[in-house]
Amino acid sequence: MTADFATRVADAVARRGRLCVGIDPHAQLLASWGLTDDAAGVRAFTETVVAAIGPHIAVAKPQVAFYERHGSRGVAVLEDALTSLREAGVLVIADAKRGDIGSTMAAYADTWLGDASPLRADAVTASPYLGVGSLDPAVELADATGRGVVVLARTSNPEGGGLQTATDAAGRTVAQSVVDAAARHNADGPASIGLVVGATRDHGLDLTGVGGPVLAPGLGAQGATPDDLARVFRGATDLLLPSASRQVLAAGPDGAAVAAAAQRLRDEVETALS
Ligand SMILES: O=C(O)c1cc(=O)[nH]c(=O)n1[C@@H]1O[C@H](COP(=O)(O)O)[C@@H](O)[C@H]1O
Repeated sequence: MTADFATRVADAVARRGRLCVGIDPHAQLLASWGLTDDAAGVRAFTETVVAAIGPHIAVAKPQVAFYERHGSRGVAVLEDALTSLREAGVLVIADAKRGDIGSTMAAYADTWLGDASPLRADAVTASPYLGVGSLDPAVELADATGRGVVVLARTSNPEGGGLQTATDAAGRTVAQSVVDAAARHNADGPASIGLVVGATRDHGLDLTGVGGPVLAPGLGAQGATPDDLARVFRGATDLLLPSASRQVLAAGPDGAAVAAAAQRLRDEVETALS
């Protein structure tokens, strides 16, 4: 039987540490690497990053938007990167932030989590704001394939607060209700739901029973430091995946420098959480 997503993340993290490196080929980064802002530039950038992190890092998170903005040739770069990362033993969270009514969600799920899809990853990020239940088709496919759905709970951006910290009659925040739904699912079946909780602030969530990975973006460019993690996540750090994109990527264009930056940050995270 296939191991569930939480088990696969735990194995990868035990071997390579908790850091997740985001692969975000921003126009500004391409320029600073001396690359063109087109599919060829994105390909050179991506191939350098994949080769640099492939032997050292447990989890990578390509940001799908930066590939889609170059059309089919950009998506082809992403497809090739997914294959290379898989071959290198890196778990991949496709950062696509999908979310739609159930029947459409099933098609998104096939794309990112289906065994036969050229764009299959190990997990996809998803927005629960059409209702956590609208994500069921993706969760069911993840359950069946050992893959994951990483659901936005409390995001790192300043605009998320109004919606995510709104409370119900019992005083529970929207973000906590997403956490609780994930915890219920992971306790009952394969632990295939992860959460996104930004590392940039005190989130005020009870994450103790989640039973799945917690992706924590915001390290580096958005201001969070490795030392912030222990305080912000108060002990819920076993399956924490602190994530940084620009802080690592800015070390390029030299692949060895990207590899060194990723390993340095990975080790700083492990030291801070040990
Ligand atoms: O799902 C995400 O990864 C995500 C959630 C969130 O709350 N905040 C957030 O910044 N992200 C993503 O994490 C990456 C942040 O990159 P850096 O700020 O450069 O490390 C981007 O790809 C964002 O889309």
